[in-house]
Amino acid sequence: MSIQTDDFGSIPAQRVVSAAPTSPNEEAIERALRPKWLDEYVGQSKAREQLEIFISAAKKRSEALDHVLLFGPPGLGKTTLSHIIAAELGVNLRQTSGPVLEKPKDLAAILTNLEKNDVLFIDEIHRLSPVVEEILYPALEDYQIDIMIGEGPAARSIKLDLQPFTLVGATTRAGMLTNPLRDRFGIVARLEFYTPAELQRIVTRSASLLNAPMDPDGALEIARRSRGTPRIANRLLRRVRDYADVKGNGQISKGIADKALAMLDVDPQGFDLMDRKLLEAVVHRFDGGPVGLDNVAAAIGEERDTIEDVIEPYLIQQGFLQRTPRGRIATLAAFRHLGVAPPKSMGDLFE
Ligand SMILES: Nc1ncnc2c1ncn2[C@@H]1O[C@H](COP(=O)(O)OP(=O)(O)OP(=O)(O)O)[C@@H](O)[C@H]1O
Ligand SMILES: [Mg+2]
Repeated sequence: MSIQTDDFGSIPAQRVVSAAPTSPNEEAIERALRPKWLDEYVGQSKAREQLEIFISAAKKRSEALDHVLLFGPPGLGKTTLSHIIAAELGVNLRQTSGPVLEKPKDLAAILTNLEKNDVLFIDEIHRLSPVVEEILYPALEDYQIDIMIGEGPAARSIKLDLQPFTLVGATTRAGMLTNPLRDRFGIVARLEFYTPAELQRIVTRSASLLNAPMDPDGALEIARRSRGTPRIANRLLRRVRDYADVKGNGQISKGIADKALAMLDVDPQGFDLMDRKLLEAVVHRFDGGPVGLDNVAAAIGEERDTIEDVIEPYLIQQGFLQRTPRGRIATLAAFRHLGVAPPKSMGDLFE
C-alpha cells in the first residue's frame, strides 16, 4: 500500500486536535510545511507589520534587531516566526530552550559562539532557571557576560564581550516571565488564534505542497474545525487526505472533510473530546461553575498546565468558558453547545 497514514494508528489514545506535535514524524512534516519568509506567513498582521519595519530598519543600519518576545498558545507559529526573523535578517539562528539550559555555562557557551547580529532563539523561556537568567541580563543589555574562572580562593569573575545579537524568546505563558526579563524585550508580539479564512489559506498552501487535490470548500471545512491553530489545521489536512485516498478518489471535498472529521470526533465547532469533556464537567458536575482549576483537573484527569495552556484558551476565545477570580464558568453558549438547558438565573442574565 502506498497510502500515507502518519500516526493514524494511534488516534484513539491521542488527541487529534492536540496543539503540540504528536510524533517525531509530525515534526518533520511540520518543518516541510513551515513558511520561510514573512510574506508567506499568513495572518498575525499586527506582529508581521511590526517585524517588517523593525527588521528592515535593523538591516539598513547593519545592527542587531531588538530582542523579541513571542507569546501565545501552542501551535500558532512562534517557532516558525523565529526562523523567519533570522532568515529575513540574513543571519544564523541558534536554537535552544529554557529547560535545556541547566547551568550558566551552557548559556555562556552558546552566547560566546554567536556571530554578529545572529538570532538566539530560546523556546519555553519562562522555564529558564534563575541562575541562567541572571547571566542573560547583562548579555541582553550590554552584550557582555560575567563568567567565573577557576575554583576556590583563586576563582575570579571576568567580563567577556559578546557580538551584538537578537534574543527571540517564545513562551505560552507571558505571565510566568520575571519582570526584569520581560522588560528587556524591545518587541513584544502576542500571537492570536487564526480566523477560518486565514487557516483556509494555510491549509490550501499545505495541500499544494503535499500534492493533495482539494476544493476551496474542503479547505474551509478543515479550517473551521482547527481550533484557530495552524498546527492542528495541517494535521487534520493529513488525516482528511488519508480518508479521501481510501474512501474517495483522493479529492478533498467538503463532504469528504465532513465525514473524515466526524470520524475523528472533531465536532463542527472544532472541539474535540477533551474540549467537550471539560465543558461537560463544568456544566454537569459543577452546575456551570464557578469551579476551581484543581477541581476541573481532577474531574477530567488532565494536568493543570495542559488545561490552562492548551484546552482553555480556545474555549475562552470562542466564548464558551470564562476565567473569573472565583473559578471557571461555562457560558450560555456552552450549555447550548451541549444541548443542556441553562440554569434559570443564567437565562435571565443573558437573554
Ligand atoms: N502564520 C503561519 N502561516 C502558515 N503556517 C503556519 C503559520 N504559523 C504556523 N504555521 C504552521 O504550523 C506549524 C506549527 O507552528 P510552530 O511550530 O511555529 O508553532 P509554535 O507556536 O512554535 O508551537 P509550540 O508552542 O508548540 O512550540 C508550523 O510547522 C507551520 O507549518
Ligand atoms: Mg515552537
